[in-house]
Amino acid sequence: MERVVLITGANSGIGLALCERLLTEDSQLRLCLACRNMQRAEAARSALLTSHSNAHVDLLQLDVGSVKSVLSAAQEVKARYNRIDFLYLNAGIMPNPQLDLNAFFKGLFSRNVVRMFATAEGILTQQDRLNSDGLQEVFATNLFGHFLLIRELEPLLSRLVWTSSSNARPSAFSMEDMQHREGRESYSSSKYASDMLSLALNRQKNSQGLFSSVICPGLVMTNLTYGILPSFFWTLIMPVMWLIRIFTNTFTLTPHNGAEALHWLFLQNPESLDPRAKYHSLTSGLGTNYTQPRQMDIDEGTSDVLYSKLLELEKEVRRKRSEENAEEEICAVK
Ligand SMILES: NC(=O)C1=CN([C@@H]2O[C@H](COP(=O)(O)OP(=O)(O)OC[C@H]3O[C@@H](n4cnc5c(N)ncnc54)[C@H](OP(=O)(O)O)[C@@H]3O)[C@@H](O)[C@H]2O)C=CC1
Ligand SMILES: CC(C)CCC[C@@H](C)[C@H]1CC[C@H]2C3=CC[C@H]4[C@H](C)C(=O)CC[C@]4(C)[C@H]3CC[C@]12C
Repeated sequence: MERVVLITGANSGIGLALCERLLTEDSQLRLCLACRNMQRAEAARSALLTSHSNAHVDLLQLDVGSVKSVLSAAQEVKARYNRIDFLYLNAGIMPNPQLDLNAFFKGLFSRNVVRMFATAEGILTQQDRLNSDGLQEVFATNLFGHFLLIRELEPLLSRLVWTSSSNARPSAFSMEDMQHREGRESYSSSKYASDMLSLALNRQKNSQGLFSSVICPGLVMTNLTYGILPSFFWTLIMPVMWLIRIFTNTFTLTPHNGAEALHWLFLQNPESLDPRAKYHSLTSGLGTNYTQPRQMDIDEGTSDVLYSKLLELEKEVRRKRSEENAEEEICAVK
């Protein structure tokens, strides 16, 4: 039977590499690339068809950071497919990243150096902003848009896989400020929230046959990471990055390597997976890829609270959306 796999943020980086890997694994697959920019989506589709000429690759317009776009994309998915075997929640942003060089050089000579390179803890901040729905952009894109998509497609779904990060930290997240309006670590906060949401979804939905997992791709050179430093700087330090890679298995570096855990999960029986584990893509010094589960620092009660708060916010945005629809209809009649 043809399996249907929908991937958000599939037009570049880890998402695109995952598409390549899944088509190599199963040429009968129906892939749906959910992307906000259709030109980039078309380019990705052409690249996939160059290496897999008989592949079934569909495109779906989806801006996961916009409530209106998520709701209309979900309608389109329901019209097109009877079921989605895997939904990869991969799209993500890290806007206006700032590297604290002072903290970085201090970290270089501390006991935490390996941890710093694996998680960027204490050296990376972002500047977030409000989007047109009145939500914080990073929260809306990395977490809430995906949550709304899951809620819309729930009857069609059986497996969810989140591209989280080892940058996810409990101390960056606050339940009183789940959108991270106050702080400067919106990326870390949104990724920790996705870890919690995955656990909560497992607690609420496993009995109905829906399973959720989270992965960390390691440090991968993609548009997201290239945005952190000026491009000449990356060119300069690239040899150093490849050297560090020999000693640090989290430096997966290529999107193909980074997609290892996403691909591995595709091959696993969901009942055999640990809902409290984050599955890490790792690459050995000799270049061998493997997946390793690591326990997440997460409390079940807190993740249930987050789930309830997201349901409340969902109600609110749906109410706002229907008011806007009504206004648009009135304007159209006039
Ligand atoms: N690179 C790394 O080292 C790490 C990455 N990650 C995570 O991996 C995931 C993939 O990122 P990566 O491949 O690195 O980076 P890329 O920037 O290459 O990929 C991000 C993808 O998400 C898409 N996207 C962003 N915003 C939206 C939106 N509003 N609606 C729909 N699609 C959107 C982008 O589309 P567009 O081309 O239109 O911008 C792009 O296809 C992210 O969730 C990231 O947080 C986690 C840990 C480490
Ligand atoms: C000044 C240079 C000599 C070296 C600068 C290196 C930094 C730019 C990078 C060091 C650690 C990197 C990161 C670690 C974790 C990633 C995380 C898992 C993620 O989700 C996104 C990217 C990372 C934050 C990444 C970003 C670059 C570093 C900070």
